[in-house]
Parts: sequence; structure tokens; C-alpha cells
Amino acid sequence: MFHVLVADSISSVGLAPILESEDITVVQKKVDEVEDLTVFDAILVRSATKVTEDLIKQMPNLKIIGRAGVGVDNIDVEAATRHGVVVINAPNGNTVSTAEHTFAMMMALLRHIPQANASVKSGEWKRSQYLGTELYNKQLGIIGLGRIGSEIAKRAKAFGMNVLVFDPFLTKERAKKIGVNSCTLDELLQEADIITVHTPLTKETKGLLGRDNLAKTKQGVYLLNCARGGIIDEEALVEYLENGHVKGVALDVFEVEPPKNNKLLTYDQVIVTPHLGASTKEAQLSVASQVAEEVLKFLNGKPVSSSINLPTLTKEVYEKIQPFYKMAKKIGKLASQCMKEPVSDIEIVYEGSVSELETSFITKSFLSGFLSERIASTVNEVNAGIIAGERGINYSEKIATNRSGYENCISILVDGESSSFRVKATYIPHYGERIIEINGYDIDFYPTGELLYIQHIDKPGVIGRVGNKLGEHQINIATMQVGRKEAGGEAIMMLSLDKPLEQALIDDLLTMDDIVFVRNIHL
Ligand SMILES: NC(=O)c1ccc[n+]([C@@H]2O[C@H](COP(=O)([O-])OP(=O)(O)OC[C@H]3O[C@@H](n4cnc5c(N)ncnc54)[C@H](O)[C@@H]3O)[C@@H](O)[C@H]2O)c1
Ligand SMILES: O=C(O)CC[C@@H](O)C(=O)O
Repeated sequence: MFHVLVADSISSVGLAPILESEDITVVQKKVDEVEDLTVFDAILVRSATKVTEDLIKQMPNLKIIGRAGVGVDNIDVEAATRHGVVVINAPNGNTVSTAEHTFAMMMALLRHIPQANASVKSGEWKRSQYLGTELYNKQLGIIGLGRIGSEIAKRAKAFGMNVLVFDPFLTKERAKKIGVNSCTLDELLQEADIITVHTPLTKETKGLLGRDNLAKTKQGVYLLNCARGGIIDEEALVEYLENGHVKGVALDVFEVEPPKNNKLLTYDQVIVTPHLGASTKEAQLSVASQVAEEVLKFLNGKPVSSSINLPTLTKEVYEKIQPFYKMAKKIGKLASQCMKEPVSDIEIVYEGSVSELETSFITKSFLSGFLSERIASTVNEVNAGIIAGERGINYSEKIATNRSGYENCISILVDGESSSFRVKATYIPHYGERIIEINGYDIDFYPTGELLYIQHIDKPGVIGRVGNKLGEHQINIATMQVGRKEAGGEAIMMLSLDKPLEQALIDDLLTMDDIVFVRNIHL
């Protein structure tokens, strides 16, 4: 018998396939109401239950965690992976509901519906106080054009709005297909009358709309966040409401949920909902049935398609593949960080002994490393291929016909909108992973930690000036590798550092003579 704990309120109709299965017993209770957690093979949650490492440890039989929704911020995925527990989610089930909720918030905000509703119910009739603003002909700025952002764009166009989009990973082709104008973040901030955010919460998007960027927005701008609390910096937002620059705000999500002593709740021009984006009958039915079907597949030994952490490999295959699989993920992260622009094609060529393994998993591992730098953190080997396809990235793998002399070698070519990036790596047993070529320059370094990638002109003194500059800022260089094709031409440096550079120092390096390109890399 397979024991499932449904710890949050999840649609029973959607869960019917597991509730009706003779091989499964289902308990619908909160975690702290369950006497014996050790019997459960699966736990299904929404966002209320926090699946921490501690909880995972209390459930030694746990094999699968199901999240009836998109974000897995309430699940310690790393701990689950370490404990060999598969984590699945339902990435598409609530997209339309969240897009519709955002639209409902936008209209309520511009027509003062919550305020007017409260006023009439309190016996008032203040028609002139609630003069609204039309959506028609307004510039809507969408930050993040993924699943939900795209649905917002479609609806905005139907309302006669002009849609501007900032998404650093959006290709021109996809923007054209959806019919939106892709622009820089600064352009969006300067031109949009209404700005709505639809990115995951990552280190890049945390505080994305903070003091500096809010200062670039139009006087009287309206802001919406139905994605994740923290993308709009709440403290900065209070300042911009106080000084009247921001005219109105709609929030479904907060830095701390439920919000406690949050000053934003005291402003009349801020309208709020308690994280209701996905709260529709349809979305809840859809996410519940997606999760139930995946649990059934898992129980029957079939591959699950929405696993966000573990590949479905046998132990023997996994052991052989593991070094290449880990290395490919790092190369993916390296390539993605070196090339912060939309990409259309990725080619991976396997050479030597690695080409005899199940290379499709290594390719997916590369893609997951590459994509994880760009989209919500739920990308892994299982879903990377699908996500790459959705983002308009074509990828292919080949077996090399010519040998370069290495026992094994993986060569990757990433084609972007304005540049390409080529990288080669090999794995040497008992020695480790080595990057052996970048953009045609021979090099040899271990891909780990904080790295600094510099393209420069091969002239006496350049390396010394870089070393001095880092020294002035107390940045210790652990290792340094230099590669060039010919004396006096372009060359590259790869430095391994004890800490990353601040943006100001990168900008400073870029002003130095003979320095062409500088990029922090974190692996
Ligand atoms: N309020 C709710 O109830 C609710 C419901 C569902 C999803 N969500 C949240 O909505 C957000 C979007 O979900 P989704 O399913 O559309 O995700 P998605 O992964 O499909 O799309 C995210 C998009 O953000 C873009 N992006 C990443 N970093 C960026 C950056 N620095 N600047 C601009 N764009 C960037 C990505 O390229 C991608 O296109 C997530 O945070 C998700 O957790 C909230
Ligand atoms: O379970 C919910 O209602 C929240 C859903 C949403 O935040 C998600 O990430 O899918």
C-alpha cells in the first residue's frame, strides 16, 4: 500500500485518481495533526505547508513531494534531492487564473473598485472622488514574459493597450510571435504607464523595482505584483507612495506572508489580495489532477514529466554518467553567465568515451544549468528540453567524427542574437573537470566558485594592471589562466577569486585600456 498525506487544501475532485485507487491510502490532514508521519510515501501540498529538511527527516519513507502549483519556495528541494525524494509541481495549471487575477487587479486599481465598493457600503455616494483611468491606449510594461506574462500580453492587446516587454531571455522571434515590443528595462521604466512583474524571485529579480529603478518610472505610474513578494522592494515602494510618484499599487504577494505590520496596507491607493492568483476552481482542479496523475505514474514506475529535481536513471547508469552530468551543468551555468542575451541554437558534440554513455541526460544537464540562470528555479534534467523548446531554443547533440586527443571531450556552441560562445571541457578521473577551451582560446581551469572572465588585448602590463586593481579592492586571486591565439592579438583571462566583484569595479575595469569584456561568474 502507498500512503499519501494531503497536507493542504487541494481539490478532491482533482485528486480523484489517487483517492479512488485501491493501491493508495490517502490521509487529508495538516502535518501537525498527524500522529505518525513515518508511514507516508508521498506528501502533497500547496503553499501553506513548509516542507523543510526537518519534516523530510521525520518522514523516512517519503519518496515523492507534490506541489499543487508552480513555485516551490515552500519546499527544500535541495534537501529533498539529498534525501532521494522526487519533487514534482504543476507548472501550467494556474497560468490563466493568475493572468486573469492580475488583470482583475489592474482594472480594480485604475477604477478604484475596492475603495468605491467600501464607500457605497458605508452609506456614501462620492461619484467624483473615484474618477478612473482607462486601460485603452496606455503603455503596459510587462517584466518577465514567461507563461503568465504571455497570457497578460494577449489580454492587454485585446484591451487596446500597447505592450512593452523586458525579459533578457526573450528572443526576437518569440516576441514577434506574441506580438509585443521587446525593450530594455530602462526603456520600459521610462515609458510604461502601468508596470506588472511576472518573473520568479531570484537574486537578480529581488528588489528589481527598488529605489533606483522606481526613480526612472513615470510620475503617476501604477505598479502590480502578482508574482512573488520582494520583486518590488516594499520599503522603497512606501517612499514612492509617500512622495506621490507612484499613483497606485496592486499586490497579491508580499515579502512576508501573511503581511505583518506592513505599512503598505495603510495606504488607500494600495489594493491587496491574500495570494489569490491561483485560487480558482479551474486552476485548483487542474493543479490537483496534474499532481495526482504524476503520483500515479511514479507509483507505477513510469517516468514523471514534471519532476523538478531527479532524473529517472537506474543507479548503475547514474553512477557512470554522474561526472559528465555534473560537469555539463556547470558548463551550462558558465555559458549562460558569459552570454547574457537571448539564444536561439545550442549544439553539443560528444567525443571519446563520453559519447558511449546516455548523452541525452548530459545534454539535458547542460540545458538545465544554462536555463536555471535565466528562469524560475524549477528547471532540471527532466524538464529542461521542454522549457528550452518553449523558449525558442533549438538544441542538438552529435558524436564527433574527428578525435582531438582527449580521452573524453564535450564541445558546446551557443548561438545568441549578437554573439556566440564556444566552450570545450574534459573530465579526468581522480583529477576532475577541466575547461580546456573558450571561444577558440586554449585554457585549463577547474570550473568552480567565483570566477572572473576577461577578454583583453595581449600586451605587456595588462595582466599586472588587472591584478593591481583587484588588489586595491582587497580581492584575492586564487588562480589565473591566460589564453591567446597569437602574440599581440585578443586574449582571455580566467581568474578564480575569493569573492565576486561589485558592479562598480567591473565598470572600472572596463574603462582600462586593452580590456574588452569583463564578467563575474558564479558556479
Ligand atoms: N500569485 C500567484 O498565486 C501565482 C501563481 C502562479 C505563479 N506565480 C508566480 O508568477 C511568476 C511567473 O510565473 P510563470 O509561470 O510565468 O514563470 P515562467 O518561468 O514561465 O516565467 C518567468 C519569466 O521571467 C523571465 N525572467 C527571469 N529573470 C528575469 C529578469 N531578471 N528580468 C526580467 N525577466 C526575467 C524569464 O525569462 C521567464 O520568461 C513566478 O514568480 C511564480 O511563482 C504566482
Ligand atoms: O497554492 C497557491 O495558491 C499559490 C500558487 C502560486 O503561488 C504558485 O506558485 O503556483
